[in-house]
Amino acid sequence: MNHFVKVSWTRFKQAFNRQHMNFVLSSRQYSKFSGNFEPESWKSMEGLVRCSANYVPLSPISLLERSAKVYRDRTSLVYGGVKYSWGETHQRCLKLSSALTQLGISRGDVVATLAPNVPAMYELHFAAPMAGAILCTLNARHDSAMVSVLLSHSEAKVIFVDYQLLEIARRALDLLVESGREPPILVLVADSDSPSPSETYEYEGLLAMGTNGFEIRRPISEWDPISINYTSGTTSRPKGVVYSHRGAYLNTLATVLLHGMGAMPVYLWTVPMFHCNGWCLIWGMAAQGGTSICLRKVTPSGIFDNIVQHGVTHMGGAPTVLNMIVNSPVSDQKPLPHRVEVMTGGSPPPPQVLFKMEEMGFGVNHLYGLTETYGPGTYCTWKPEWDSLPLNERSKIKARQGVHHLGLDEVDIKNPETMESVPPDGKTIGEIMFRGNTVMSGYLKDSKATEEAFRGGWFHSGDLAVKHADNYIEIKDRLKDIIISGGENISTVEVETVLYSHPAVLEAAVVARPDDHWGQTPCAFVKLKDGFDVSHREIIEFCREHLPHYMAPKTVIFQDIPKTSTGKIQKFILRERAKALGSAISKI
Ligand SMILES: Nc1ncnc2c1ncn2[C@@H]1O[C@H](COP(=O)(O)OP(=O)(O)OP(=O)(O)O)[C@@H](O)[C@H]1O
Repeated sequence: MNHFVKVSWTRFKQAFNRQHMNFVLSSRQYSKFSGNFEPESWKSMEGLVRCSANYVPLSPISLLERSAKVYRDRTSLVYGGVKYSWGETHQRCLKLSSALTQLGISRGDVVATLAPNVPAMYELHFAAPMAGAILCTLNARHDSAMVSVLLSHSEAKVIFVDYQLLEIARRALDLLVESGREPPILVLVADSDSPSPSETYEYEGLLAMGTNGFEIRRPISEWDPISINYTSGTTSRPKGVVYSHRGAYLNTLATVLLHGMGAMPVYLWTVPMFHCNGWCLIWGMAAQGGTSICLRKVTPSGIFDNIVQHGVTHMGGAPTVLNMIVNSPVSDQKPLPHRVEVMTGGSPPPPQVLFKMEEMGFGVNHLYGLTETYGPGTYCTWKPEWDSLPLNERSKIKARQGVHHLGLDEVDIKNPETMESVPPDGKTIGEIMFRGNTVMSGYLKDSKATEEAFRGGWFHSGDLAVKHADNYIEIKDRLKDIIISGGENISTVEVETVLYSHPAVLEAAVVARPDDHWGQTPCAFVKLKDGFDVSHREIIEFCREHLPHYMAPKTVIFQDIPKTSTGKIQKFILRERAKALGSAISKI
């Protein structure tokens, strides 16, 4: 049984204030210290000099420049009939950068996008920073109202819009004008099947305006911002997370390593590029001279076809993408030509889904992170001694969130009130906290939220987990999702894992339902697989066989489960639905 850290919000707040004071104090001490640190240490070692020969601000831009030389004639990107080499990609990005400056983009300006995984998205990840700009990739599933809010918040000067999202963008710009704000310049990203462009600016036309030999505006400091990524908005309003050139460079290298990518991988883009800059792998493909296979839409048949056609070696995706693959009709599936490495993360992967993917011949690896950690932060590093375990045991181990990657200094599970580490007993629950060079610079225009996130000198994730004896962490819940029933804490992830092991269950999500007697009880939302018919009672009985009674759902609702475009279940919607049921029927 779990021993949760008791988090009372009043005590939590008091602890926060104390830690905040410590934070302010320690940051003052630090700046005093760091102000003196460099000259003193340098003075004592004669002959050292920091100059362009030995110090260059870290930036993903250098990865493209290297690929253009090392892999010049190798394929960088394929999208339907479109194919570029690394030499061409480099030239196109340079021209696009030049064109951006002709549009009036200056250093520090924000360039936004609203597009799926098409070549323009790839190129803008280099072209915008090369023009000294900050890239802001908006979620392609946002509606006009949200797009206009985020454009206004980020103060974007230009927005690149895919032709299929043009109406949403136009309406968003109208909303900006109606609220008295200056709208950004709209650049249309057309496609082979789009109607003739009616906008003033169109992507290929703009790119053609660029001049060869454009001089890149390199970051002055590696701390300069490279991108703004808005969070998924799973628990609250999206927050604008700022990445630096340095953090992006380091996370790119760490992510390439944890994907086990050698030179020239072939990567299928099933992770949205707008999410944490494609988990930093857009830059990662340049690091390794890889080939990006771009897909406008992710479908099981599209995945299998592209794997076979292009010899895909790696891909990634939220557990929902994996679930879609394992439950796809046999007619959509194709035998894999070789083991395809899949990196999954974004929400807890049910062990059963990992199990089935491996049975199909995929090599699945598991990462965990947040927008605030540039996407991947931890990784379930696999150990050879686990190879001989039965597949279901292996899947359970693989479902753990693992250990921090080498871009970070530390990940720990701490009691947020005392900031003490929880014991590595696999039972005591605390909050996951990070520190290191691949933690965000801060939330744009929200210093209060930034300070709160960094209180005590650690980044607070809002996720609850345990630490095992081998230091591997395992998520139990989000702070906002945990259910407290009769004083006992219930991990919704544990209940969902049991639900996913039922043969009829396609998707499951558990939230709290108000209960007169227990305070809260688990309410399960379940989507059944086609052709299955089971009753509420059967699902509840199944859970009772595999869990302590108090953890088994008291309510089961069969219906579709709402998700964000990054594949996360929108529990706040389900919580509202559970609340709307009232507590009367909960005593089954
Ligand atoms: N491998 C994983 N296992 C379990 N949960 C995961 C995993 N990877 C990511 N997550 C969940 O996703 C969260 C990070 O999501 P993201 O940064 O995309 O935005 P969000 O937190 O969903 O949005 P918002 O902060 O706006 O509510 C983590 O805090 C965690 O709860």
